[in-house]
Order: sequence, then C-alpha cells, then structure tokens
Amino acid sequence: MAPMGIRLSPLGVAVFCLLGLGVLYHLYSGFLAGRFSLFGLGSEPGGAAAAPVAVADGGTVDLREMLAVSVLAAVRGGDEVRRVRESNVLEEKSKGKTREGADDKMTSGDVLSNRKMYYLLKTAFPNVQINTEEHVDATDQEVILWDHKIPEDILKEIATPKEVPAESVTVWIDPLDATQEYTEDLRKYVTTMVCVAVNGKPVLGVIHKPFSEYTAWAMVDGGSNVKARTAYNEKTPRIVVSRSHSGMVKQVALQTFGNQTTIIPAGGAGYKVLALLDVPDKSQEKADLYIHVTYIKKWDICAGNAILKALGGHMTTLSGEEISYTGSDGIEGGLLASIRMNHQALVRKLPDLEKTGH
Ligand SMILES: Nc1ncnc2c1ncn2[C@@H]1O[C@H](COP(=O)(O)O)[C@@H](OP(=O)(O)O)[C@H]1O
Ligand SMILES: [Mg+2]
Repeated sequence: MAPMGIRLSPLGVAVFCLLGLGVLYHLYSGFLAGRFSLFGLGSEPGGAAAAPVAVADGGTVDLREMLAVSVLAAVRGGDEVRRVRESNVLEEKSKGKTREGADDKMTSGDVLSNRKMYYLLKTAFPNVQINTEEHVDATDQEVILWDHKIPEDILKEIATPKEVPAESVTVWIDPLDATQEYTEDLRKYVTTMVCVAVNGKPVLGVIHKPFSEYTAWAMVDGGSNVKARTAYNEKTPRIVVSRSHSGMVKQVALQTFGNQTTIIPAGGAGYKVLALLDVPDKSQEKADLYIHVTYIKKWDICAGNAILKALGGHMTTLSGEEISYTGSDGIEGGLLASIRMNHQALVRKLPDLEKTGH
C-alpha cells in the first residue's frame, strides 16, 4: 500500500499518459488546420507561420486578405453592373430625394452588385461590420466562397500579413457609384468601391471601373498599384466637381481660385478621385483638385480617401477636418481632395461656407 492509501498501477499510468498525448496531438493539429484555412494553402510566403493568431472576442483579420477580397468584390460587383447595363433592363427607381431635391436613384445594377459584394465580404469576414449603400435582402443570401488566393500584385507590394482586431474594422461598400450617370449611359463615370477603415481611419481602398476593367487599390503603410502624377497646378488648378449634385461648387471654386480656373463637371466620387492620379485608362479626365460642397455619404468617399492617404494626399471636409469612417452614414462639411499640394493652405484659401451660406 502506498502512503495516503493510493496505489499507482503501471498500466493506469501508461493509459493516462497516452490519453494526455492524444489530447495534445488533437489540439496541435487543430491549430495547424486553422492556420492553413486562414491563409490559404501555399499562398503564404513565409510570414504567415510566424504571425501569432491573437484571440480577441471577434478574433483578428488580416488587412492584406481583406484587400484581396475587396478587389475581388469590386470586380464581381462590376460584372453585375456591366451585365445589367448591357441588358438595358435597369429597373430604375427613386429611393427618395436628396436634401437638394434631386432623385436618389437605384437600379437593378446597384442591387445585384450590392448583393455580390456584400456576401463575398461577409462570407470571408463574418465578424466585421459592413456598411453598404443598398439594402441587403437577408432572405436572398448568397454564399460566395473566396478561394484564399492573394493576387501576385498584392503579394509583391505587401510582403507580410497585417492583423488587426476584427472589432476595429468598418467596411464601406459602394456597389455602383455614379448611379445617375449609369442611368444616362455615361459609362466612364461608373465605379464600384470598397473601403476598409480601422478605428474610423481609412486604411485600404479599391476603386474599380467595370466598363474599362481598370482597378486601383492602395493600403496606407502597405502599398498600391496606382500612383500620383508628377506635377499638379496649385495656382490655377483644374477642379473636378459633381455634375448632378453640384450645389454652389462652381461659384466657390471660381471665387477661391479666380476665373482662369477650369471646372470639370463629372459623375461619381470614385471617378473624381481617380482624376487626381496617374491612371492609364483613356476615358479618365485629369484634374488637380476635387471639391464637393453638398452632403455626401461615407461609402461614396471612403475608398478614395484611403487611396489618397496611402499615396500621401488628403481628403478632408472643406474646413480641413479629417473624416471618421464609423458611426453616421454621411458628412455635412463638404470635401476637398488633393495630392502633392499644401492641403492646409488650400483649406485656408477656401471661403468659410457656413458664413457665406453655400
Ligand atoms: N447632396 C447629396 N446627397 C446625397 N448623395 C450625394 C449628394 N451629393 C453626392 N452624392 C452621392 O455621391 C456620389 C457622387 O456624387 P456626384 O456624382 O454627384 O459627384 C453619388 O453616389 P451614388 O451614385 O453611389 O449614389 C451621389 O449620389
Ligand atoms: Mg452607389
């Protein structure tokens, strides 16, 4: 008899040890399987195995993977936009009026693109907050699986994964920017956009032109497939402005920069941001500044803001405030977007819109 009345049987000890080993093996192989399903077999060059998987409430997400899925979503949404336009069955409706009394339009291009883009992102990243322009019909779900492949151009620019807590992320989807122009068959203005904000700051943006199949993407402190032009005219800038929600923008621009300034009316906030960059697409006009004075929604501007920021440019309200991409859907203070210019000097030059009543 052993002391305390416990007798250890050699067979019992052996069984216990074997069981322990089995439990350890199970846990370890589950961990490995989790890693591979997270990063996609074979697509990860080295960095993934070293990156720890943090276990926060909603877990973490890798921004590089989010970029890959965002590009895919913008392209797939764009395919729907093009297909509907080419079918000529737009089923155009008005969702109501903007504050200025214009029709806030929606077509089946918006709805079908929204569905594709939303479910692609939601299926790949179930724990992140996604805000989309159009209503998502929960009874019409579509499970679209991402194949976990990160495209080569992204891997080339962004060498390692970038993990952030899922709860810090807000995704903004614009399934069809320039809907007004889409209904007028002005195809060059149309884009699909995805933006990822972390703690309200825009960190990655994708702007895709479905009719010329051009895609621009950028990640702040990451990389991009698009760049700024080499020169901009700060003194008498060419200013790109809205053609269908313009408000008093022309007066504001001419008053600030003089009558020599060229105003370029154009549709779509995505198109107008691309006008500031070095974009190879032939249908793209070029401008030095983008100004907007009426109310605008965050899904219209977040992707452009992220891309400009990643390339060293700025998008702020007209009084120079940064825009936070959490909370409410819209912003009141207008927009000023510039790159390779003294943005704060431009803000000081603009009239105080509240005082002038624009
Ligand atoms: N005053 C306003 N109220 C609501 N939406 C506005 C707006 N001004 C611009 N927008 C939206 O911002 C996008 C770019 O506008 P614009 O082409 O006039 O520059 C368009 O998005 P959608 O086409 O996605 O609806 C447009 O509807
Ligand atoms: Mg839209």
